[in-house]
Amino acid sequence: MGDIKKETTEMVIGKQATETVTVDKTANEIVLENLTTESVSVKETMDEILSEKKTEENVEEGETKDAVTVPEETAKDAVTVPEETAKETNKEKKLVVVFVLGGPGGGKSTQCAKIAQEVGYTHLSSGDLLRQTIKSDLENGPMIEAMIREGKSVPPGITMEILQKAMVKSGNDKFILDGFPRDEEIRKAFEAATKTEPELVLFFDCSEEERERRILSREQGRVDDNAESLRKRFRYFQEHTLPVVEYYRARGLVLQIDAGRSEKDVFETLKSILGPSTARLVEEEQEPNIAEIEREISGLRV
Ligand SMILES: Nc1ncnc2c1ncn2[C@@H]1O[C@H](COP(=O)(O)OP(=O)(O)OP(=O)(O)O)[C@@H](O)[C@H]1O
Ligand SMILES: O=c1ccn([C@@H]2O[C@H](COP(=O)(O)O)[C@@H](O)[C@H]2O)c(=O)[nH]1
Repeated sequence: MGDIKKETTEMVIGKQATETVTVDKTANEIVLENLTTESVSVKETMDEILSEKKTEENVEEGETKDAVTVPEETAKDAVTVPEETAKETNKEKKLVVVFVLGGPGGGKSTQCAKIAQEVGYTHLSSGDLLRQTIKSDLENGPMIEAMIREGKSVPPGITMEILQKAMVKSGNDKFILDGFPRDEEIRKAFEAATKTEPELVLFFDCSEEERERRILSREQGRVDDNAESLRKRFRYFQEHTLPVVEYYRARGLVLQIDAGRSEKDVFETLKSILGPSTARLVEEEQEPNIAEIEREISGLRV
């Protein structure tokens, strides 16, 4: 993507037009500003990780060191990659991410799991990955559990490593990242490590009362689904996650979803946003046209 395309439109998704959200879309190859990884130990780039995956795959497929040894005289030819193939390889590696943010209990995971399947993205929830890590990582598990119970953020270095490993393991290059990035520190760490800005940021807008009702009737045995943890999580969302939404809103990347509606209605809206037309635009490496998306979903407004 070369030139930055800019398009502004007023839109509200799935809600009567009492509020408007200004969508100001820019190309995703934006110079990243003020990035710092000083406090975070993460892999340098996603490419570095993807090439690690390639090595792992070769080993998994049973290739031995001998099997890949190339005689010295043919080695030069063997590693020559035709220009077109090189371009294809780079293209394959293009990472596409959609962030899904919103207050606890707004229905992000419910929707992300369904829509990801529909559009061929891999759905990863950093919260779910951390909960799985509690069981598998004897060293960090107790600390992660304590942070979750308190509604605090697990150190970004740990979360980034877990997330990046899951991304590589998926073998996909298109991701819906649910509940991520939950604060400015990890947003900067992610962008620095992957050199990627999200294609879109979906913001699930739902009242606190409705979210509390949903969480207190969610029966998944989570250590943080209780009144005391809830207060802390709601406050963390207000103080640390909303600034991330505002950061991306200022960059024209946020689409706001009325998540207070039924599961079915929210899903219909998501299909309109991430369905075939958006997938086509991503395939063609074009900017998603926010005006076009708005036209497609206009019939869905309540
Ligand atoms: N549109 C909806 N209407 C009513 N209940 C819903 C809706 N969407 C999800 N739920 C229910 O609300 C609860 C919370 O949903 P979900 O876990 O998807 O939220 P979340 O935003 O991922 O929460 P968290 O950020 O706490 O992980 C679940 O029990 C889910 O079944
Ligand atoms: O990137 C992340 C995501 C989550 N956490 C911690 O996990 C809980 C639960 O997260 P959900 O997104 O609601 O599943 C969250 O309150 C944090 O304590 C995190 O640290 N970093």
